[in-house]
Order: sequence, then structure tokens, then C-alpha cells
Amino acid sequence: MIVDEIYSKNSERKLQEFNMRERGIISLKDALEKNQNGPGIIAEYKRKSPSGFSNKSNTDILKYFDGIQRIIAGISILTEAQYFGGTPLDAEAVQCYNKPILIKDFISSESMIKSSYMSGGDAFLLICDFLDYNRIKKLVQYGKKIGMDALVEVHDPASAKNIFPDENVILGYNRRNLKTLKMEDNSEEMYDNLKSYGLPVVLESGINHENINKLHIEKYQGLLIGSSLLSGDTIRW
Ligand SMILES: O=P(O)(O)OC[C@@H](O)[C@@H](O)c1c[nH]c2ccccc12
Repeated sequence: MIVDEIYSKNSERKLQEFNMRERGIISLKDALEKNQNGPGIIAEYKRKSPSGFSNKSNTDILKYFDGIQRIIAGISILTEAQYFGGTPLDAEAVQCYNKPILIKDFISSESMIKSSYMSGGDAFLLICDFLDYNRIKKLVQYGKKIGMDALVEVHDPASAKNIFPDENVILGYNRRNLKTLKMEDNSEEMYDNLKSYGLPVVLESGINHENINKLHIEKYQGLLIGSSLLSGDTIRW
């Protein structure tokens, strides 16, 4: 499966050697907790996705965020190249918006977290469906040491056992199963469990103007939205 393959090649990934940071860390967790009037939008930029999205209009990243910077609480940048067309240079480029930047990658090591920091990232992604509890605990604690927040994401209810809650953690529910790449929404079943940790909860994937009023978004502190916004969808609730 594609995501397993991406993780398996992490040891071959070229990591960011020199520091591209232009500013101090901005906490994504703080931004979501302070967001007024409902969940904060984390707008994701990607050029393509194995689940079928492609940035047909080849939206320029700076033009894109110039247009939406006033309505978003954070930015998510795909940095994986092969399947998402990503690059750390995208993260470096969007530091100018002074919004917290989530490095959306298949992170499995401390060196990848350090690389995310050097690229200008403020937070990083850990996926419970692919990393075990001890690995997540180690990486959350490393991120905390260098001041970064971790978005600890779950899809399969069984993988919630890998959650390591700490003060720098934001929890995410991914409506998409990354093992099948299909939308399989267990958010109703999962919400109370995730909320019980007392941490911000972000709803992720497949959110658009047609379903946004059916997803009980008022319960969430954040919405991670990529494809629909990149395709010009107008999101309002
Ligand atoms: O483009 P969408 O359907 O709005 O989804 C955005 C984001 O949730 C999705 O890209 C995502 C959520 N978790 C991930 C983990 C890896 C790669 C991608 C993701």
C-alpha cells in the first residue's frame, strides 16, 4: 500500500540540512484554541494526492494563500515529493503569512522532525494507524523539547491505543482510511474518545461546501481542508 511504501522509504529521504526558518515557532495548538466563532480552518496545499486530487489549475502557492490568509487559522504543507508533489520549499515560502505551519509528511523519526523545523514548520504529523505507541510517545516528546506541536492523527478506532497525549498534542480524526485511500467516516463513533483527552480535535479530509453542515463541525477546534479549497470551493457555515 502506498502509505506503507512511503514510510518504508523514509530512511532514503533527503532531509533539510540548513536552517530555512525565518521566524520563531507559532503554536498551531494555541491558534486553534484561540480561534473564535467555531473551528479554525487549517488550509492544506498540495499539488496532487494518491487519492485522486490533482491541482489542475496549478494554483500558485503564494497566490493561493494571499487569497485565503484572512479566513484561516493555520497552513498545512505536504512535503512528500513522489505521491503528493510536495517540497520543503513550500513550507519555507509560506512562513511570511505568520500562520502556524503543519508539515504534513509521514514522519517516523526525530531527524524528520528536525528537518520539518529547519524547513520552517511549526507542527508535524504523526499517524497512529502506522506508528506504535512507543514511537509516537518518543516523537511527541522530541517535538515538545524543540517547541513544536504534534498533530496525532487517527482513522481506525483500533489505532487510538497509540495516542500519546501531551501538552503539545493536537488530535486529528482522518475521515479517509490511508490504507485503502477510501473515505470511511467513523467520526461520530470516534469523537467522544478523542475529546476525552481534553486536547483540541481536528476533523480532516473530504470536507466541502456540500457536507460541511452535516459533519457537526461545531464540536471541533479545527478543520483540515485541502482539495475542496484548492479547487475553488467556498467553505462557509
Ligand atoms: O484534500 P482533503 O480531502 O481536504 O484532505 C486534506 C487532508 O485532510 C488530507 O490530505 C490528509 C489528512 N491526513 C493525511 C495524512 C497524510 C496525507 C494526507 C492527509
